[in-house]
Amino acid sequence: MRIAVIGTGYVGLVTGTCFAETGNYVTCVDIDTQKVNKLSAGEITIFEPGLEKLFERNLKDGRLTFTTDIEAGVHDAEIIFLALPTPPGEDGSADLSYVLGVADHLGRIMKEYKVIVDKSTVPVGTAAKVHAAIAKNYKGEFDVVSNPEFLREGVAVDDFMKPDRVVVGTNSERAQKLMSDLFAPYVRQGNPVIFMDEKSAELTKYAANSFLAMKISFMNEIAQLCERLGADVDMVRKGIGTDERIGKRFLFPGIGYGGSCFPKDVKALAKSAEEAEYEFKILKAVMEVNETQKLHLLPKIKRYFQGSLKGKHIALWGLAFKPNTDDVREAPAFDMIRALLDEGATVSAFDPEAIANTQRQFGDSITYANQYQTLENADALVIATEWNEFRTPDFEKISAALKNKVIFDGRNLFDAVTMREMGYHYESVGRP
Ligand SMILES: NC(=O)c1ccc[n+]([C@@H]2O[C@H](COP(=O)([O-])OP(=O)(O)OC[C@H]3O[C@@H](n4cnc5c(N)ncnc54)[C@H](O)[C@@H]3O)[C@@H](O)[C@H]2O)c1
Ligand SMILES: O=c1ccn([C@@H]2O[C@H](COP(=O)(O)OP(=O)(O)O[C@H]3O[C@H](CO)[C@@H](O)[C@H](O)[C@H]3O)[C@@H](O)[C@H]2O)c(=O)[nH]1
Repeated sequence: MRIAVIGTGYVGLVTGTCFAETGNYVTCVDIDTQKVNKLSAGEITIFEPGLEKLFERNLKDGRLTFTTDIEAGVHDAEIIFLALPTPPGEDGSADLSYVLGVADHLGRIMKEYKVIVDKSTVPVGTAAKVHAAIAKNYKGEFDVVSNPEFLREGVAVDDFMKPDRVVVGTNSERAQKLMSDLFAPYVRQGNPVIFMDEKSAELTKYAANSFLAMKISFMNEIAQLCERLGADVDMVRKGIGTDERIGKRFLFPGIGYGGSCFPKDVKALAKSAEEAEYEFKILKAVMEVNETQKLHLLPKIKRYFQGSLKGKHIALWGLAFKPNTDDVREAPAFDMIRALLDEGATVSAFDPEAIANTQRQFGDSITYANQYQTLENADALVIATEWNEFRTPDFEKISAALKNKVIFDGRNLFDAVTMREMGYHYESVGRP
């Protein structure tokens, strides 16, 4: 099939590359000339495990091309995916200007039947708005389909190639047939394509992200309670996770959820509910708990340093909002950095992939070094992201570099008893 993907960010590049991998001819369109030039020259623009190999192969084989020219990009495409940003507007609702702007443009250039697919995360009713924006100028036949994306950064290729499910919202038989054919290779791997109406598909995406965010906030509250009652959240997590109705995944407490999706999508769903005159009480609590949790370690650090961090040097491991990505959007580590600087501390930071993106935001207000150099003469180490290389570090190097053997662990990487035996002052989340 011939496919166009408009918006070549995390979702667009993964989507385009993975569709090319199953034999389709894909043109990715973006307004960012620099990005398109790099991609056309074979230089990948995001860090995503496993993507580069597929990207290079499909680029070389001519199934994957990049352009800034939307008209050239879509003219022979049967299906056009919109993988455009939907950032939060000032009131928390999803900003649809990118999606509707492109839809308007498509209406001016379309000449034959096409399926336009909303892959961006968009509120209920957006498919109808996209339809209207196109129909303003294009009077021929076309369909707008909702196909929300559930991939996670860091495992995006696997999630895309072997999805738990594919959700497709459409009432058009013609569009359903095309989408069915497109996703056939994935269905053959045993994963269902669930067809439904557009509105339900749009809401499914927000419900999924909000439910997962709720699981995390719930566990973060259980962790708070554990600290007060002397219980161990790891035990409680295992104790409840083995119940299949609850499930083992997404029960890890820490310093809150971040990323480009959960924070904005929970906010947008709460706003949608408000607009529908329904007060979604749980979502408000999910957001409130997350805000508090992001700074959960701060009082512990201050208490250890007798109330003041003035002049203290804090080393920070982990800047990306989660491991295996260079994405720092809404990273809890950033809230931690801001709080530490506000308290008068200096910060030196390390992340395996996200230093360049952090520098763009914090510049010289913090310093950057490699994993162990960053600890030199630091008063304490704070861990904000659970990268694998932090899981079994060289503790001798850590203790040699740090001024004091003090670790505040926002991701519960180490065993508290072992740490105490090694002579560390070690504090984590929800554990004695
Ligand atoms: N990042 C994720 O893990 C993820 C997963 C599922 C769904 N989503 C959703 O997918 C959508 C895209 O997210 P993302 O993380 O890929 O965003 P992104 O910011 O990484 O990428 C968006 C791309 O669109 C381009 N763009 C902006 N305006 C354009 C225009 N007029 N024409 C062509 N290109 C244009 C930008 O230059 C950028 O390259 C959002 O709605 C997001 O909520 C994201
Ligand atoms: O038990 C857990 C699991 C995750 N997190 C945090 O939650 C955030 C999000 O993690 P994750 O969901 O793995 O990453 P994303 O790439 O943001 O993926 C989410 O957001 C995407 C964009 O909508 C969806 O497509 C995915 O299905 C959804 O998992 C990160 O800050 C994690 O540290 C926890 O604190 N505890």
